[in-house]
Amino acid sequence: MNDAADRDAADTGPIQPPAADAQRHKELAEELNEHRWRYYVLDAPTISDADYDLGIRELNALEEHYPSLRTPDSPTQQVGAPPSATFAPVVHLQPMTSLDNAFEPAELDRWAERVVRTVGAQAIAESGYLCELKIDGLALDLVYEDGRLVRAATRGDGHTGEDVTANVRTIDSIPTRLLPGPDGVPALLEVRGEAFLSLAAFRALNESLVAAGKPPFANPRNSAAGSLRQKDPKVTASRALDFIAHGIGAVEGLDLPRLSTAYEVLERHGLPVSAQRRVVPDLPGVHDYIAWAGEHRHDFVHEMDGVVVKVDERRLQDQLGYTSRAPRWAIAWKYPPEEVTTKLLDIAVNVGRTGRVTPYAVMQPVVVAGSTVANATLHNASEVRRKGVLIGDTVVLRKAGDVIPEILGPVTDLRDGTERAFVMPTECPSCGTPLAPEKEGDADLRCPNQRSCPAQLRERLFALAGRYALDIEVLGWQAADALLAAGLLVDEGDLFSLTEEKLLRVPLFTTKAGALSANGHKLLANLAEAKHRPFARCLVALSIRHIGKGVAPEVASAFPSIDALAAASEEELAAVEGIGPTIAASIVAWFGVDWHRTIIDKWRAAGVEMADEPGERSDLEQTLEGLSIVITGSLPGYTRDGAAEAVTSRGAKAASSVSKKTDFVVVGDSPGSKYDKAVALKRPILDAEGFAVLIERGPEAAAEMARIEQ
Ligand SMILES: NC(=O)c1ccc[n+]([C@@H]2O[C@H](COP(=O)([O-])OP(=O)(O)OC[C@H]3O[C@@H](n4cnc5c(N)ncnc54)[C@H](O)[C@@H]3O)[C@@H](O)[C@H]2O)c1
Ligand SMILES: [Zn+2]
Repeated sequence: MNDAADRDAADTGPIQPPAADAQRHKELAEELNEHRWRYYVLDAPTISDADYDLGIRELNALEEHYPSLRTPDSPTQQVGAPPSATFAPVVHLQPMTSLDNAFEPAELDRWAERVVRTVGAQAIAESGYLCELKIDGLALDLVYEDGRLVRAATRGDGHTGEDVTANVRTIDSIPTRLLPGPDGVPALLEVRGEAFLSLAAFRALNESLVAAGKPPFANPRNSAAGSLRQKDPKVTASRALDFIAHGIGAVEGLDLPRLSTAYEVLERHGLPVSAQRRVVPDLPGVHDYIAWAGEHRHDFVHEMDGVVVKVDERRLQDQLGYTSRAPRWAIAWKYPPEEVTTKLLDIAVNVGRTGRVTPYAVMQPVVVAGSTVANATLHNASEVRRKGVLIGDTVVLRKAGDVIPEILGPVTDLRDGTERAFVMPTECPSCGTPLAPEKEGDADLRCPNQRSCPAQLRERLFALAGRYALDIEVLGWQAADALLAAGLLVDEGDLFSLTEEKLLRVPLFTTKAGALSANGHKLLANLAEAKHRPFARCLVALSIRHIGKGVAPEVASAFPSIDALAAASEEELAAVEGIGPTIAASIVAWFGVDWHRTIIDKWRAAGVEMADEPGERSDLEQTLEGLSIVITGSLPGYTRDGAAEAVTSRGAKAASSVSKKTDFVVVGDSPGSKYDKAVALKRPILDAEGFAVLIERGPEAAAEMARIEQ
């Protein structure tokens, strides 16, 4: 159908949609109605809100094009669903509506333009916009007569809700009697708000449901709805439901000119309101609030899926009025979805560097919070059981911003009986060795073949080649796999005895003509260089538990060679500042393993230095010799390691904790608890500028810039 035909038709009466569009509309409407019923009545949706919203958008687009499709029973025109027969019906004193949504800044701006057009710029400037968090729970209507809670109802279809008074009486934060204000209590007060479960309470509830053999809820919203809409109020009472008021309906005996001040009145009467509400003067203020709330999206006790923007003055609200399903004086800004559903194709296991075997989900790739996700860790076998997921399930996947993706639980209503439970393997998938917990009672299983298990060795090789260890550029995952597949390494001890002849047995390192490839040459060159790295880096390369790039320089400065370190007793090690008993024990245990010592022997034979020669450590003048310096926070122009290296290369020790012996505490941006300790112990503190002086002109000049905080 072309546009010209469209316009012609518009002149002659309502456009009749082509059969294909009408059919699509009908099917989509039926499908969405089914989802509404699952969501609002059963509290058990089978698609994500994001997918539902997409469907509604498509339906809306069709109806905009062909208004004759927009009948009152279309899902786009409905609020919620009729009350379920489990509860007595309650007709609301005033209708409870839904909210229109904005997913793009332009949609929000269009809404505001319309508001201004209707009531005038001056009126809006005087009113301002009330911004609130959009709490992801379910709407509740509370009616107080002469200060007593006489009825509580769900939204239902907006006109008739479900009587849940007995259940609501079990929610601690909802007063059954209002606190009297200076004028006593109002004759009538209808309060709207959101009942919700915190994310923590949601997880705890799901765990207990799974433990009791019952299906878990898909998300906190459904768990709140499911907990409230119970036949037996005792069940509701056992759930940690909370409530925040976000609106008012019928009122007698109170003058409430603004919604923002109405909240203050509610608060004085003992009703919980949100501390995050804010009145902003104009639209830029609204955008600022949205940005702020987006940044703090995960810092609130409840889930929130957006921001609700309301015209604050109630007089203007009345002037703007309502559509069939939502107020014109409010709009909901929705953030991109962080929860989606996808198929759990398999649960595989991964063997880590220390042999820990972790199950992880293999999923149908899906976009969530801006990135495509196909895998998510499941931690261990008991975690898989706790989540109640089966292979083949449709699962709810959550990825909150930068946070690691997590499976929340299964959509049990979509099971068809072909799903199967995950069985933790009893043998290492990489080397076939029987798995065992390290200690009795550990939830994790490990592969005990630490030395030669290809999975573990591959992880160690990768770590060893890292930037903070031996820095062997060519040795990535692919190269490590190729070397292991060729059987060239029993363990990392064999790394430095790789020769051209040996590498010619690895397809990855040979050319078609059978010569050593450029990469092969580079690997040999990298290895030759790596033999002369500072001892601290060798230490990181050995994969000794607890010895990472942070503590290795301290260990190396106290014991500057592998022989000195091997000879040190646990007591001697523990006595060194910054090492402590755990690290000391870990070092001694490492040297106690035969094949670890063999690594050292093999490396030594191949010419790996594993020692810092005194004086040879640095060409720089040792201006900071003997000082102990703690660096906390980030310093402009330096990486964390770079700052430490700037002091160690000049002879100082970069200590990890502040003590009375600390000479300087260098404090950069966002310092940690070390700063507090420096203050408590009255140690000299240097800022970034002072640090520059310390490096360039030495400790005496820096001392003049240091401050000691009282
Ligand atoms: N997954 C599914 O199958 C399915 C089916 C139907 C609906 N849904 C989802 O339900 C939502 C639509 O439901 P809706 O009609 O309840 O609309 P809505 O959730 O988008 O907005 C209206 C509701 O927001 C709540 N709210 C929270 N904080 C508020 C505040 N500060 N001020 C005012 N109101 C606040 C109110 O309870 C109000 O009823 C959509 O997100 C949709 O995806 C999902
Ligand atoms: Zn193994």
